Amino acid sequence: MTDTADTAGTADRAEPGAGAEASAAVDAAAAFIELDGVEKVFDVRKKTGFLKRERRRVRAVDGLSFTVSRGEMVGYIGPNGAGKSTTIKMLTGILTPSGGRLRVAGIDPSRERTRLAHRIGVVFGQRTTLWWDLPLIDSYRLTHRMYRIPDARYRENLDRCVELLQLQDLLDVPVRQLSLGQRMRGDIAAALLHDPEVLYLDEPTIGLDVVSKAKVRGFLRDLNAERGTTVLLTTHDLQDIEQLCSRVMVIDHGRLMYDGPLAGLHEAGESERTLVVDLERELPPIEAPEPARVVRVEGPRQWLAFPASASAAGLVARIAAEYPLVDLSVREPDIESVIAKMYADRAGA
Ligand SMILES: Nc1ncnc2c1ncn2[C@@H]1O[C@H](COP(=O)(O)OP(=O)(O)OP(=O)(O)O)[C@@H](O)[C@H]1O
Repeated sequence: MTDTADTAGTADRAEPGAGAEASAAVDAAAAFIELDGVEKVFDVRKKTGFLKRERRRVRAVDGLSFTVSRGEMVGYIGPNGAGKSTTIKMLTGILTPSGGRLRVAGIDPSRERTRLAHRIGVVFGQRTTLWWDLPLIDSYRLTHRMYRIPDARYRENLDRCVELLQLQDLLDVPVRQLSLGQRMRGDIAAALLHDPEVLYLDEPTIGLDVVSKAKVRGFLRDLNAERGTTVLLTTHDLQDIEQLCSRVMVIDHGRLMYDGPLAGLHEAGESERTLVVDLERELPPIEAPEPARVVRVEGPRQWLAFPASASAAGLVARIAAEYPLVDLSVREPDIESVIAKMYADRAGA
């Protein structure tokens, strides 16, 4: 595909039930990330016998088109193996697309990877970009040199990140001694020292406790509001999306299946939350008000499913009034089940 302006800013916006063909024009001037029919095919050789090898083609990304405007915070979700990481790797220039057109800030990432590196920040939750054996501050000093960040800007960004991500007491600690949550905050700071215009986050809250998750989410919200940083967020935690993103894209088998608000995804899949209640003793299934229903009973613990769009308050009040309650918790639907329901709905339509 040729690099012409007329293809810029056209996105395939998949609506629930409408298929990925549905498209809507997006303001080309504001488009910061642009994908048009992007493909990535891997050739995989598998040993099938003593001298035999089988060649297989894996279409990890299959004709993906979307745009992200400057300053947007977008969730990028999908089941395992859907093609999310492959997309992010193409957006950073680590992988070259097999076909289609891709631009970030007007730059072709795989051709001008170094130039682009100065404008993007990347955080992979499962891997660190920090130097494992060095104190945290040394990683930042190295980043300062590698990116040739002007001294005043480096100092200002470092001070800001240290304060907002509460890194004061961690700067002299070797990275390998940091907890997962501390290390994640350290990684986010490292990705922001050079003032990137776009931040790709791959599972930034994976394995973090509730307090650390809240800190990371709060920081990202402020970053986006104050600096207008564009954020593309890959996560398996729907609450990350709920709290940070006004828009979510669902990808599966390398294709865009949905692009819109999270509420629309819940509606599309009629997803459910689960109320887990611990009763004083073993009892028959709770007679819950419609549409809530008991889906599992194990001794004194019972699980009730109810629509994700509904409030849990009324249900909890009703059960608390009629049953001897010891404890309760609400579990959010996981992304896999929301997507599975979306498919089931479409198949039945
Ligand atoms: N380097 C590679 N060589 C061969 N196949 C690959 C390679 N990288 C990814 N794949 C395949 O491409 C598909 C998409 O993988 P990708 O890692 O992009 O998925 P993902 O959505 O990020 O999954 P997860 O949520 O599990 O991280 C998978 O079938 C995967 O096995």
